[in-house]
Order: sequence, then structure tokens, then C-alpha cells
Amino acid sequence: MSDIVTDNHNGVSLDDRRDSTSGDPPAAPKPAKYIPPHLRRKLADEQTTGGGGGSSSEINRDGDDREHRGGRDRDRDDDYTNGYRDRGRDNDRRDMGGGCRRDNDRFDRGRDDRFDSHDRDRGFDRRDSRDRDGGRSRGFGGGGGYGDRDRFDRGFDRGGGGRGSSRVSETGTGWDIRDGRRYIPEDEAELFTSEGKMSTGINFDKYDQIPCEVTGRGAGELPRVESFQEIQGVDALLIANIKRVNYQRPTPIQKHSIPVVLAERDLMACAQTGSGKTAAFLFPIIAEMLRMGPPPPPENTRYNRRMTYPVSLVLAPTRELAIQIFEESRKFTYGTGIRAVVIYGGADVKLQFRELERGCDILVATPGRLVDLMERARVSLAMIKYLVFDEADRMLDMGFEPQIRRIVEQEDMPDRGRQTVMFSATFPREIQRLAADFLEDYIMVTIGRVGSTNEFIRQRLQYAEDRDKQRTIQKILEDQTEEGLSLVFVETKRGADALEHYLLMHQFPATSIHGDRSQFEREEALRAFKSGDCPILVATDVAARGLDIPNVKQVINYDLPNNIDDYVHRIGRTGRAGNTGTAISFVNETNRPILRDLLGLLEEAQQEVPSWFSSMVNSCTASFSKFGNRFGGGRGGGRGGGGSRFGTRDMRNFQGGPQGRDYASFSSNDRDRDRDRGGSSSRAPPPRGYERDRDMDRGRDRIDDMRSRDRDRDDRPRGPPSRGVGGPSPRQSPYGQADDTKDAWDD
Ligand SMILES: Nc1ncnc2c1ncn2[C@@H]1O[C@H](COP(=O)(O)OP(=O)(O)OP(=O)(O)O)[C@@H](O)[C@H]1O
Repeated sequence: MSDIVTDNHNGVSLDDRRDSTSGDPPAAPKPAKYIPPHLRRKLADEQTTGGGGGSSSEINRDGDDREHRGGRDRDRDDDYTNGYRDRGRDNDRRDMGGGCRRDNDRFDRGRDDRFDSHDRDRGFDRRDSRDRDGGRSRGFGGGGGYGDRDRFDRGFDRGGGGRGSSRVSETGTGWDIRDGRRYIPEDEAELFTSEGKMSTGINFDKYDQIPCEVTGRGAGELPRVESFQEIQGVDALLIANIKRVNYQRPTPIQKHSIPVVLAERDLMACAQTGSGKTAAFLFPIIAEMLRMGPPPPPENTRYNRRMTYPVSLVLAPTRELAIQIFEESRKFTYGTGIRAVVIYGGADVKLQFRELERGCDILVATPGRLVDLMERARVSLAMIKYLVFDEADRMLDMGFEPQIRRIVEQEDMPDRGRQTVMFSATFPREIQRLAADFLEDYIMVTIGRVGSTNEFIRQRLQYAEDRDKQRTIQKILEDQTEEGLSLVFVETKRGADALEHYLLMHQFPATSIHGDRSQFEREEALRAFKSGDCPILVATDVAARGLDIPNVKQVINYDLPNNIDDYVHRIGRTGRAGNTGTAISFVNETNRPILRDLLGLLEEAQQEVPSWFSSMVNSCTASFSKFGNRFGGGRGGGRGGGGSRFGTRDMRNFQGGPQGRDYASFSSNDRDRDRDRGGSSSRAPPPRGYERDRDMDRGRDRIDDMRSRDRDRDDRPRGPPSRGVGGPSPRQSPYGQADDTKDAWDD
């Protein structure tokens, strides 16, 4: 196929043009003819039947169209000769001259050098990684079942760039001319700036020691990837971007998830905080988008210029997380022509309209704003091929389930041919139920125990009555010797304002982020925190999930959350990408709902458990132990005791459901690839016991809801009032010995 691409249709092949650049702009002004993916097969057929000339002329005709067109398109080209776009183009030229871009060059014949002898030994063949024919040329050597794909079956690539497909694709991918859009190259230096970038820590290699489990039909046959470069069929542009972000090798969640998505399977993936889940879904999705090329314009509909048809949709619970995923998408799609857009509430909707109108292939959205724009007929989900739920449990927690169900089930999103993936560090049971509705015959990848914390975070407890907390945090911040950022979590918005004020009054450079602050203020607070201008950020749970901020050295739970999953996510803002960090939690009797789970979590992570805390847990939780883990278990996680009972695993394996016959389990420990016994490819029926669990969970949800209903929207004080003057000093626990009188639960 590459022969066809580089065939000389007008005297200058793309190879010639790019190889001859060596940093200089191409000498020949006459454009080389890019053959859109959808025409290549046709051209190949015609060439083999002696009709190559015809095709050639067809391509030339396209080229002539371009040369002779006037009006709007000509204006478009003129745009590229000045200002910002000119700068972007210079970047492109510079890139083409050497460095990454040389590697990156789509038609660089030296690209196979990437497949070193090691790769060859491992049985990876040296096929053209840019083979856009898809079809049967893919695979991991060992056979991951990739070879049966045919993009033509899936309706992609028949129309190439859609409207405007007669234009020449500058990136060579066809995405940059999808929908007749104008391609505006990103500024590489700005995008890949090392400022504020997370570097991997000393523990990065330890991720490989964490046990993993892969379950689901055919789990044992899925390969795992050891390096990004060895994956066949991945576009060199994407590999170059992986180099730019300086990812040397995949993390375990990436090793196991990437092949699942590439194999067109639905996926539920769970791995510890900061272990690289974002790239675990972005990388394979973008790889697939590049391989498939842009889809044709929607059929049987009058094309609505103002309507956007993204191919991938990433849903995230909070605005800041959506922005972060969008920024990552921009990096991974750099130079590919694929356009990512982010939409979220609280921001100017007109600006978001404009961004969408410039073209949108990957849409990152918060559910509320997405529904809003769908109602305004600005976004259609009719062409969604990849659907990602990041931190899906948090979306449910925030009450977004109706919006999510509407987006997935009641609008125009295709049910067939769609791939759905869910990622989180915690997977309470209600999210596994949602998965049963949205995911089809999915693979579940679990790295470590679901909902566990990593051992790089040193977890400490500090007994503090509510009335003593301000003094306690002041002392901690004063005693802090290590440089770095401190993230302080509080329960309510009012509490955030109050603590920020207190800290500022005591000369601590603090800022805050919560739901009552304007979007501008939220983004500004994050910027000041990341840059170190305000190294103390007081936050509600809006900052608990997903945020990846380098140099956060300590997380302080000024108010502990009500459930252990939130605790896991909060402390996961430190100790990321193999770095170390500290989490300090203020504890007192009002934290009863989480105490037992917290004890189990600390023991599991081999953290020091102060004896006063063990006593307190026994004392505070004894009287309601008869309710089992009513409040424990992280919204249904069923923890309540520690050890191996912790966590929610693949429900299909636990409920005596179909898995006994149909589902396989692959674990990094036993590597038993023979356990897959075949199985149906239809949606998994609800496991036995599902209805009963649902009822139990509904009850539990109601209780949790009552306790945590919109902690970020509701300023009601939580828990009993603090004791009067004369209580224990801030740094002293009353639990020197077990106190059996403190066991009443006054819910
Ligand atoms: N293969 C890799 N090599 C080096 N760094 C990586 C790799 N993958 C991800 N990272 C970096 O690790 C950090 C954490 O990644 P990411 O934010 O995706 O974690 P996460 O698992 O989604 O965390 P959370 O559960 O908190 O959302 C990021 O700074 C990311 O750039």
C-alpha cells in the first residue's frame, strides 16, 4: 500500500518532497498528490487491472481543482502565508528537517529501524506501520485477533475527508481536511513545554510489580505490549508524540488496556491513581482513528454545517478534569490533523460553538454541557465510534446518571459498532451495573486491588477535633520542610472559603477552588497553584479526581470524606507517576462512616496504624457493626474488613453468573492462558444476585446520598458539633486506650 501512496502521480512524490527537505521548504511549489485513504484501494485495484492511468487522472483532477480553484479555498491558502498559521507552518518545516519529525515522517523509509532485533526476535514483523489498509495486516505477531478487521465494514473511510475532500491533506492523514476544515497546526513548543510537566519518580519501575488481572471472554489471548513502538499499525505521528511527551515505556494499565481497545473490545479498567490511565485510553483510540482515517459525512441526513460529528467522546465528571484530558489529547494528536475540543459548564458557550465549528473529532465533555449542546443541535453523536467514561463512578456520585443515560441511550449515538471504555481507580458496584448496560462483552483489567492506594504515598493520621483543625493545619504547614505543593481537602464550599481566609490571615500563600467560584476563578486558582505562586490550594472534591499536578508533595484531608473511594482519589493527587508523597488526614469521631475502611486500607498499604486509631475504630464502629458495612465499602464496594475481601472486582466472576462457562480470567501471577472456554459474544446477562444487590445498593446509595448529597453544593455542617472548650489538645487523641463509651452511632 505504501507503494501506492508514494507513487508519483504528478512528478513529485511525497517521499521525494519530504526527503529532500532537510529542513528547507520543498523546492517545488507544485503540490504532491496525497491519495486519501478511501481512494487507495480503488487505485490499487485499478493499477492491478491496468487502469492506473485513470485513477491517476482522477487524483490529478483533484489536484487541478485545487490549483485552479479561486474564492474561498484560495483565501484559505493565503491564510497560511501569514501570522499564526505561517508560524505553525514554519514549525512543520522545522520538524521536517530533523529530530522527531524525521522519525515522524510518514514516508520516511528508515522508519523500520524502530523495530530492532529485539522486536524481531519477539516475533513482531516489520510491516509498514502506516498501512492504512487495515484489513489483515495487523497483529502482535502472536496473534491478537486483529487481523480480521475491515474498516470498510464499519462504514468508515468511504468518504475520506467528506466535504472538501478534494483538498490536499497536509498531515497525510486526511483528518486535517475532514469536513472541509481549515488546518491550523499547533505550536509544538507551547504544547510540549517542560514547564509544569510531571517527571517520573524513582518508583516508576515498581508499577510493574503490582499484580494485574484481566478477565472476560478471550482475556487469556490478548497480548500485552511492552513498548509503544512495537505495536503494529500505529501511526508514526503518534509514536513521535509519545516521544515528545517522553514516555519511555507503557505503565501496566497501558500495557494491558491498549491491546484490548485495539482488538475492538469494550473495556473496564481499574488502576491506582497516577498510573497513566489517560494515555491508556487516548493512545489506542487515536491510533485507531489514524489507522481508519476520517469517516465519510453522515449518510441520509442533510448535512448541517453547524452540527459537529465527533468520532470519539470522552466524558469526565469535572471541568478541570475535562480540560486536562483535552490538553493531553492535544499532545497525542499533534501534527495528525485530528482535532480535540473540550466543552464544559461555566464557560462561554459561544466560544465553545466556535471551537466546534472549526472541527471536532475528539470531544471531551462534562455531561451537563454536552446535553445542553445536543439540545441546541450543535453536537450529534451519530458518528461516535469510541466512548470513554473517565471517573464514571464520580459522575454517578454527582447525580449525572440521567444525563449519561440520555447521552448514551436516548440520543443518536450508535449502539452497534461503538466501543465503550470505562476507567477509574475505584469501581463501586453501581458503576459495574452501569457497565452491564453500556458495555458489551467487555474485558476487565485490574491493576492491583480495585480501590487500593499505592505504597508511594505515605499515609498519616492526625487526631483533630473540628475546633482544633485550624491550629493543627497551621502547625503542619509551619513545620513543613520539604518544598512542594500542598493540597488541602475540605468538605464544603463555605469551609473552603473559611480555611483559605484563615491561612491568608496567617500569611500562608493559599488559594481555593470549589463549585461556588466562577470558572475563571477556578482556572486561575489552579494556575496559581501549579505555578507555585500559591503553593497551598484549599479544595472541595471538585479537585479530588484525576487532576495531575506535578510537585504536589502533600495532601491534607482537613475533613475526611464519607467514603473510602473519595479518600483514595484525594490522596492520589500526590505520589503520581512513581513519585513519592504524603497524605495527612485529620480524624475524629465524626468520621465514623469511613473509619473501618480507612483502617483496612492503611493495613493493606502497609502503612503505620497508630494504636489510638485502632482503638478508636473499635470503639466508634462496634455498635453498628451489626449493619455490616452499611457505611463502609465505598458506595457499595463491600470492603468492611480489610485483607482480600477488600474491593469490588469483576462482578461477572463473583456472582455465579455466566462467567463459569464463558469468562476467562488472566492474572499476571498465574498467566494461565487456557482458562478461556469460549463464550458468547452477546451482551453479558445480569449476573445472578444482581437484582438483590441492586436493591441493597439502592438502600446504601440512599444513605450515602443523604450523607454526601452534593457536598460541593451544600454548605451544611457535617457531623455533631465539636466539643466545648476543655477537650483534648489538637495533637492528642482521647483514645490512648479503647473507650467503650464512645460507641453510640447517632445517625
Ligand atoms: N508511560 C508513561 N511514562 C511516563 N509517564 C507517564 C506514562 N503514562 C502516564 N504518565 C504520566 O503519569 C502521570 C499520571 O497519569 P494520569 O493522569 O493518566 O494518571 P491516572 O491513572 O489517570 O490518575 P488518576 O486516577 O488520578 O486519574 C501523568 O503526568 C502522565 O503524563
